[in-house]
Amino acid sequence: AQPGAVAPVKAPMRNLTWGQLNFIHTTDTHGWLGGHFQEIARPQYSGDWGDFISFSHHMSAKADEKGADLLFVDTGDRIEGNGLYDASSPKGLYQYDIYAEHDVDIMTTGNHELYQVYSADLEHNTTTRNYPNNYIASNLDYIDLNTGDQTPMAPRYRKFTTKNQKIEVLAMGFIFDFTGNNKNTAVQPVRQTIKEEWFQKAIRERPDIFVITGHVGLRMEEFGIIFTELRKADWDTPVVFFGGHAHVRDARKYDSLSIGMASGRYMETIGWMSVDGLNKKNKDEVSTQKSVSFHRKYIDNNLYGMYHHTGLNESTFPTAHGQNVSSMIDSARQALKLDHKYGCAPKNYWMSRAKHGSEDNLYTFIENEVFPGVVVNEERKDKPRLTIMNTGGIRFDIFKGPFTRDTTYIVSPFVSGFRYVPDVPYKVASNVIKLLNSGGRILDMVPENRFMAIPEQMFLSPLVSFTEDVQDVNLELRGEQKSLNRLDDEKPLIGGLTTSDDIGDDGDDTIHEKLPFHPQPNAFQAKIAFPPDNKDPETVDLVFIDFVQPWIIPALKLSGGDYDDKDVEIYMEGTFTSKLSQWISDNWKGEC
Ligand SMILES: Nc1ccn([C@@H]2O[C@H](COP(=O)(O)O)[C@@H](O)[C@H]2O)c(=O)n1
Repeated sequence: AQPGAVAPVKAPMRNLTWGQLNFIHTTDTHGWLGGHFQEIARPQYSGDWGDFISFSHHMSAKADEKGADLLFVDTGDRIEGNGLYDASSPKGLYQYDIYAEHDVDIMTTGNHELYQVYSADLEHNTTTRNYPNNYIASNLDYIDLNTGDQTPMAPRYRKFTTKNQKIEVLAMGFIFDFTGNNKNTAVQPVRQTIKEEWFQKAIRERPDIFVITGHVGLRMEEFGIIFTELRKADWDTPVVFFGGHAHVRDARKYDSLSIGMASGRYMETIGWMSVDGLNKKNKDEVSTQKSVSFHRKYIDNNLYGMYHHTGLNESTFPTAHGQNVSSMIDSARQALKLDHKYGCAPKNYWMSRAKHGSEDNLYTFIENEVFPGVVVNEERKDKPRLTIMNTGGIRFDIFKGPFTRDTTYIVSPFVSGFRYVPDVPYKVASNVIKLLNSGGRILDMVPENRFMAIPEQMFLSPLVSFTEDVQDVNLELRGEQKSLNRLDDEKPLIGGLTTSDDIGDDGDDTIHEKLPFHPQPNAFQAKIAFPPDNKDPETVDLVFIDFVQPWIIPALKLSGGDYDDKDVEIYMEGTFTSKLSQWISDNWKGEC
């Protein structure tokens, strides 16, 4: 763990089940290779990439001892979301080398690798080269902007035989039907990919197991489309899907021989999947087992759990390699001055643990405090303005205490700036936020409204429930209090991730107290420089974060405003990220 990391708390644990073929899955790590080592309220996610490397080493040795196999899978979004990636110039200066210390057997791309030309180039020049036999790009091409050449980012699929059990694996790696990628990549919609000759050939290869990985939420349609097509060609080969993107722990049953799992976000979760009863086809050592069983677990990323699952302890667990990687992270953090303090947060501000509109809600805080302080164009400062941002642009809670350079990128990693449409009739402008927050989509050619929201809410499992509308007093104490359904002499549970998936409620390796989860709107809005008499202004400047422009123009049109992209101008220089750290420096000057 990183120096000064919060110690994980002893907690009731569930054990892992091993099978012939086992997997460790990471996804949506978003640069959190240092782990959540400063998060006092949730100490159960404080392991770092070095601990994970030690853990991986011991689990591989265990697999060898058992004569079983263990494969490592990563399903993308390795970048954007933490100072370790975002604070360097250029971005990712330290990230790629630290990440590459881990051996991955099957790797795919996420949407975050593709938003910028620069990061897609790095994926092509660096990550695919770090993992030449493991990176798979079933529906993604790279475009060389100098020559115009379009080639697969990596092989479309990969077939290999495992070390111990000699199981033949056919692996693919997808990204969801993403349209926000930059000009140096091309994403092929999954419905087209399944018609490709290579795909039709691959699904007829009769391996012992298909491993379909992808930066795809399990409740999105892409895996379902792939599965249906695969089953048309092969009705009985087991299939395991590994997904991501939605930032949740989840598992889905496709049929009795198939399962999918997703393993959360931000290095909070290490996914575990074991498969047993595999029938090795056309080989001498034919297994006679007839039914396949799957076991999934969501491992909290901390040393207490890693010791538990490996049977090791503080002195026997760390490997020299793991310790070296922890030092690489520490050195990078020092070089990037990630602990540099901009100010002291006077209290906690929550994305989903508090209702929108309440004083503990982070979006409400930005609306009421930050936007009025930073959204100013000197030449138009007296003009009333509405300022709109999408909730998905804010990535993490703010905790009471130091607000550092790292916190800035953790809360707001993106390089989005402010644009505006000047002098919009108030009647038209004030309708926009209502349309952005309505269900469905504004227009057919515009992405669905929910793509503005936080990933955790974009494709909800029917099993997820929101917190009932009760008074949220002492939110920060929740999880430190005793759960009502536990016996009096038992220790209180610590607050953390609790999962209900298609398999049941026993997926989390650590038993936690459930934390509140309130639905948030797709976008939020601040009214700035409005007339003091509460009268509606005639016209306003409609200011918005550039990410939401594809929704703003159609919403204006639908509200009766005849605007198009040519009417949009830069409102002011600077990104929301830079404005946020400036506001914190100016306003949170206390000691902590
Ligand atoms: N420049 C950006 C990029 C993304 N977002 C938000 O993030 C969502 C995607 O998050 P994942 O980590 O699941 O890929 C996206 O839908 C937006 O809400 C953003 O605001 N600005």
